[in-house]
Amino acid sequence: MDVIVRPTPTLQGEFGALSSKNYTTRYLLVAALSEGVSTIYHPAHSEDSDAIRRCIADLGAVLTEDEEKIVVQGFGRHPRDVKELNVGNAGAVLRFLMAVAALSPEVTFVNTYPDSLGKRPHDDLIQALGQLGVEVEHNNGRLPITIRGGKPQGGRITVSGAVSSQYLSALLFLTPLLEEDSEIIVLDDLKSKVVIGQTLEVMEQAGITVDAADDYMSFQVPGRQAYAAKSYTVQGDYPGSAAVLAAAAVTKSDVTIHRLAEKSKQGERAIVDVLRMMEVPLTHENGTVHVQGNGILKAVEFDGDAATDAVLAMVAAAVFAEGTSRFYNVENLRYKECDRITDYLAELTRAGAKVEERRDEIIVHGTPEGVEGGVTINAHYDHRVIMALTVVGLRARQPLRIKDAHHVAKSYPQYFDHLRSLGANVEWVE
Ligand SMILES: O=C(O)C1=C[C@@H](OP(=O)(O)O)[C@@H](O)[C@H](O)C1
Ligand SMILES: C=C(OP(=O)(O)O)C(=O)O
Repeated sequence: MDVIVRPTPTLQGEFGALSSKNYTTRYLLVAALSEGVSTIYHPAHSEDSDAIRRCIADLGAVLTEDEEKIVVQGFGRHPRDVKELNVGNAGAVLRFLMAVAALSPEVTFVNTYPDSLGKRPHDDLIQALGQLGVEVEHNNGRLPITIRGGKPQGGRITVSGAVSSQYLSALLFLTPLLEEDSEIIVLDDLKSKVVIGQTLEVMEQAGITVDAADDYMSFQVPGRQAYAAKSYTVQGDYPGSAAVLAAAAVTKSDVTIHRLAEKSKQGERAIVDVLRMMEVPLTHENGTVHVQGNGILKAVEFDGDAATDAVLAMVAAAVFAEGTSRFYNVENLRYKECDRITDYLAELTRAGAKVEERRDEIIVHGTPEGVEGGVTINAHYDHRVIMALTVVGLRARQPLRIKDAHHVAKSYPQYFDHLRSLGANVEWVE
């Protein structure tokens, strides 16, 4: 399915933010790793959350759901012996479950998105799992991947954080269940460092002890721990909401999104600060963001690694700013659902934006007068490209057609419904 985005000068309305993708993944995971019954209120409903639900059920968790919650009977440190798992296009789910699979005799992760997740690297995690005594068969660091585990050992584990924080999160989730204590040392850099704060927060809520260095470059994890069964409530999602807030910022708007906690550990809450730096009129109080856009934005410079999954939305806003914006320290955007620098900038250019790429930077020469539009956009299987190009389309002179926009459902299936409820001129077409 494609979407046609037509010029939309004004947006108005309010709704509650979708539920956080990252917290939904983590709560479902720690619930599965517990031996008791946990309850997760307001989980996200999306392709990625379906993927983890399906896989933990395959591994032996029992899930029951109603409108507001999921109840999970976990499998603890004894996942069921399953031959194959299909994580769809969900990177975090794959990496976390590769670690869980170390507790199983043999699991193969299949490759159902050869042009998206199938291209993403997992070498650093594969290397670290090898140090635990786990045998991993792989296709040059990519899917399909077979993990032969059984009895992984703890001890000293090194892992590179230069490509993704998800490898480290995966090891953090696994190591408390091992017989021995572990010491995890992060080599090179640690990208998306703030996301590790979400991992540690959820582990602590599940009763797990981890001694983390302040810079998150080393961890002491006592072994023989058990995840407690608990009740969890999923907070609102900043990365998805960032696109709606960017849409409000580039139009004349009166848009309110509830359920966005000021004190969240989601780095993407920086969308609020970045829009403020761009001089967009907004307030953020009591978990509610209220944007009263006037269509005027100023350029910014921003370290994108602090808000990885909101950078594309920030860039879309910067397309209409006065002056040149620079988003730096963003190289790991290249290892996502697509290459979010080269592929994204190619689509922005096609839409008429003036952008430049560096190895680890995105430069945007703002065009407050708008962009031409009138072209068909390739979504590159990437929900965040789809959301961001929609923002650009609202202020293009001619409509944008976004091909295969249904991939938005990876994280935010109701994105176009939410935008339409604000008055956006967006339409699904075959
Ligand atoms: O741990 C997680 O849930 C995630 C970590 C981040 O990935 P990287 O660490 O690869 O940047 C983020 O982009 C992704 O959407 C979710
Ligand atoms: C990169 C993302 O997800 P994942 O790595 O979990 O596929 C994302 O949600 O933007």
